[in-house]
Amino acid sequence: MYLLLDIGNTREKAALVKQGKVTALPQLAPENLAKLSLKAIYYASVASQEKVAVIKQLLGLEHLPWRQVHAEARAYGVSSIYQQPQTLGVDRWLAMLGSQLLFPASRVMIVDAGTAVTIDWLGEDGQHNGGWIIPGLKMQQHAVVKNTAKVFNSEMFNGRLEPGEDTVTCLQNGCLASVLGAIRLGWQQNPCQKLLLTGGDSKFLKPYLTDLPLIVEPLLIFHGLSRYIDM
Ligand SMILES: Nc1ncnc2c1ncn2[C@@H]1O[C@H](COP(=O)(O)OP(=O)(O)O)[C@@H](O)[C@H]1O
Ligand SMILES: CC(C)(COP(=O)(O)O)[C@@H](O)C(=O)NCCC(=O)O
Ligand SMILES: [K+]
Repeated sequence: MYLLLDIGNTREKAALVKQGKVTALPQLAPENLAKLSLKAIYYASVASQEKVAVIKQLLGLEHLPWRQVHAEARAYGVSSIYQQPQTLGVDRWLAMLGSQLLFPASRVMIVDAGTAVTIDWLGEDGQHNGGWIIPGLKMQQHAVVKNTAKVFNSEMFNGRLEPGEDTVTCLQNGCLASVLGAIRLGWQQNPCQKLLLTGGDSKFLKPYLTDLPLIVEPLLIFHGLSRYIDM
């Protein structure tokens, strides 16, 4: 069995791979991991090296091989459009590999709604056709609160698309509209066979995208990461 880690800017996500099958591991606790017969850890990180070092130490798995995966120019049927492929976020790279694995020969628009929202287009030939990086739902709200005197927010996110009638609903609804607006503009400019949605904020976006050929795939990055097993 293998442990997969996706270390993002907000939090780290984990999955297990057993006989080629990828399953989510919601609780990333040392006491749970100790019971598993792990062969190696495959990980991808867009966070700082310090954060990675802390995680490595916390998990108590230092006796096992740790294999870090990086974005590449070309692998597993996907070709990066970046002139400097290693500067593409590895989470974006792996989401494209995951898409290529799950939906081969499909033109897809991939939305990863995390700390930042990323949108990437992948051609049916596996060519990355570029993308967008947008401040995420939480980051947008934080940015407004931080840079103004009178805008405040509540802990609970309850964004909807109707016009707000108080500060919190104006802020939350506006930020939701901004992310959904970008997704819809992206789709309008470059419609695809499928819209793949992943990332921690997927649940807030999903209800507003049901008219599109939407597939929510929480494990998309892990499917991409799983391709590197035994690399
Ligand atoms: N348990 C959680 N902890 C933190 N954020 C969460 C959690 N569950 C959902 N979220 C939401 O997910 C977003 C982060 O998405 P995620 O895909 O984990 O980001 P990243 O890959 O950048 O770390 C946050 O903005 C938050 O709204
Ligand atoms: C854009 C990102 C910050 C998204 O990361 P996340 O919000 O999922 O933590 C990450 O993919 C990244 O650091 N990318 C490097 C720059 C690039 O992709 O061009
Ligand atoms: K991510």
